[in-house]
Amino acid sequence: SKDQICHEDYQRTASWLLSHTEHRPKVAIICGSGLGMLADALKCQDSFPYSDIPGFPQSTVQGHAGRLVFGELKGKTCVCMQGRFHMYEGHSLSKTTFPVRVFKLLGVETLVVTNAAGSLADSYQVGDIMIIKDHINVLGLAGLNPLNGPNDDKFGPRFPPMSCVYDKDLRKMAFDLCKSMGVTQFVQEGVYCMVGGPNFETVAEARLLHRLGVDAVGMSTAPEVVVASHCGMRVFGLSLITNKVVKSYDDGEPVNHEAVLEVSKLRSQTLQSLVTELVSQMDINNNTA
Ligand SMILES: Nc1nc2ncn(CCNC(CO)CO)c2c(=O)[nH]1
Repeated sequence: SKDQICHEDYQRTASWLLSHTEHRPKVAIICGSGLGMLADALKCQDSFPYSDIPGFPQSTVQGHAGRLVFGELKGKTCVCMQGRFHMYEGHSLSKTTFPVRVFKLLGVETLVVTNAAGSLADSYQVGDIMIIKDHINVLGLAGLNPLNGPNDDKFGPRFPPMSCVYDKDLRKMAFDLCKSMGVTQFVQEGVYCMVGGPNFETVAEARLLHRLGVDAVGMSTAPEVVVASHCGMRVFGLSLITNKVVKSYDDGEPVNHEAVLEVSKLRSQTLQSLVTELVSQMDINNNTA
């Protein structure tokens, strides 16, 4: 069917990119809402609006620029998505995760995924950075999975394991970095849950997720991580806590997207330093942390 993406589609986009930049990235970074400034740290940039890239979907969300930026972070070649795709924009899940497989064809071995999220854990504060330890993919549990359909054996197995996705060594490295940066007072490690959106959760839904042990909730990330893990990439993820999820019926004012973007500015420097240092410490070649 028209939205069934075939291997040639990924190859066509990868070939276009390989012929438009000399950069050969080993690390891909996906910037979440308002976190596009991570791309500004890249040196010797080659950047392309998504609209120029054949086969790329278009970004439609405020705070998601819609540019693919190649460059160097402390000597490590990276490709950075300034703006990601969400299912709630109307993209199929295979479209939202299309860039991940293209990155694989470019030679990327590690995916760093970031997002803005609401916190359910009571101890979390707005402005915290949560290192993602694991995720609950509510959509996947209900059968909405980017891997649905015929398996592309060139990328990975029909039934991929998903029990050790968020690389332990990278999480430890990130935590040690936070210690050396003196920012552990607002660094957490927890479970991220992806819901479909675009509405924010009801109080009953928030309470359900809290009961399920979810620490932070968002509308992205899980599909990209499933596809990255399927094709053998190492994955590191972090959530910027932009608001506390409303869990009671007599709570303050409801959450809004503008407030989400506001908080991103608060932590942009710390996030940029953390991701930059983490990438520079990764031993890219033989895939060891
Ligand atoms: N309660 C709640 N708070 C949140 N803050 C950020 N996000 C991530 C979703 N971000 C959307 C809207 O800002 C844009 O992709 C959420 C969420 O999904 N739920």
